[in-house]
Amino acid sequence: MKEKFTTASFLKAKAEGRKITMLTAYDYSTAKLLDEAGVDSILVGDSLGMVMLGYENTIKVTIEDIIHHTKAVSRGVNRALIIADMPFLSYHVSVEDTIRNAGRLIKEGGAHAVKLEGGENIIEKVKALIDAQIPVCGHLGLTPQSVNMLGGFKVQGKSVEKAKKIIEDAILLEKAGVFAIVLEAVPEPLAKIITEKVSVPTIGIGAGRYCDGQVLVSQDMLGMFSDFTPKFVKRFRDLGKEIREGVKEYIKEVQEGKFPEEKHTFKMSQEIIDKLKA
Ligand SMILES: Nc1nc(=O)c2c([nH]1)NC[C@@H]1CN(c3ccc(C(=O)N[C@@H](CCC(=O)O)C(=O)O)cc3)CN21
Ligand SMILES: CC(C)C(=O)C(=O)O
Ligand SMILES: [Mg+2]
Repeated sequence: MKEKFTTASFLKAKAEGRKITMLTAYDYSTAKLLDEAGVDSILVGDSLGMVMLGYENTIKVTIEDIIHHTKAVSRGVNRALIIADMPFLSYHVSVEDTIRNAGRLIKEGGAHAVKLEGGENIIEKVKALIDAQIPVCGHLGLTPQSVNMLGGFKVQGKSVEKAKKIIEDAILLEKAGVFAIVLEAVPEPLAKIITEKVSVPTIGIGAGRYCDGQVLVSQDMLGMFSDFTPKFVKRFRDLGKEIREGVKEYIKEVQEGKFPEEKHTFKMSQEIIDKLKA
């Protein structure tokens, strides 16, 4: 068995110039496949609101939703570090609330760490979590839980002021002691500056080539989700097509009486059959 990937492994990977790989999973079977394939970290993202539950955005996702899916994921994982997203309003009300909610993701869900969206605005909560011995991953740039303030899922940090703010937030998170920072949908040069400036690894999604690691939503990169496809997604497989074709074949074979075959059936002795018929 390969050694477990820990929060210390994140920092070590950056120091040694090895790229960190992260993907999302929301269920046992998928998490097991990703872990077996060797991904370093699995994110139980609040993107499950879109991908698993069919919502338009992540706003309605609850702490119960994330706990439910994190429990399933943690049963399937052996090596990867499991990060659970704290959903909207689970860390905005108070420090007490934040620690209790994060604690549930760790104790009930089985996550190793939590991820929160924001910088200066939530820094007090980030510090309190780390004081409570809960590892924290930051998330800057496009923070989807702010969709109603941002007015949509748009690239962030394009002006000098906005870019500076993101750099400052990254430094605040680093000082607070996060073990990694997700950078979502920011210009590649900004992500490069941040990656060179902070000692903690940056994990990019739509943040270009110079981040210390990359993350994508698994269903996006495997072609299983198509309600929207951000520019930063690369389709490594088209499993959506595979699934549709497989299901069509099943329908056809059942309708035509080709499935099931004898090898898919269970036998019974002739003596019992005769008694049943009598
Ligand atoms: N399936 C899925 N994949 C994701 O990457 C993802 C989620 N869900 N849910 C939560 C957030 C939302 N995300 C999104 C959603 C849409 C775009 C998008 O359409 N972006 C436009 C750019 C728009 C602009 O800047 O003007 C694009 O063309 O990429 C980006 C990120 C990323 N996250
Ligand atoms: C896209 C990643 C970074 C995320 O936060 C999620 O999947 O919810
Ligand atoms: Mg998220």
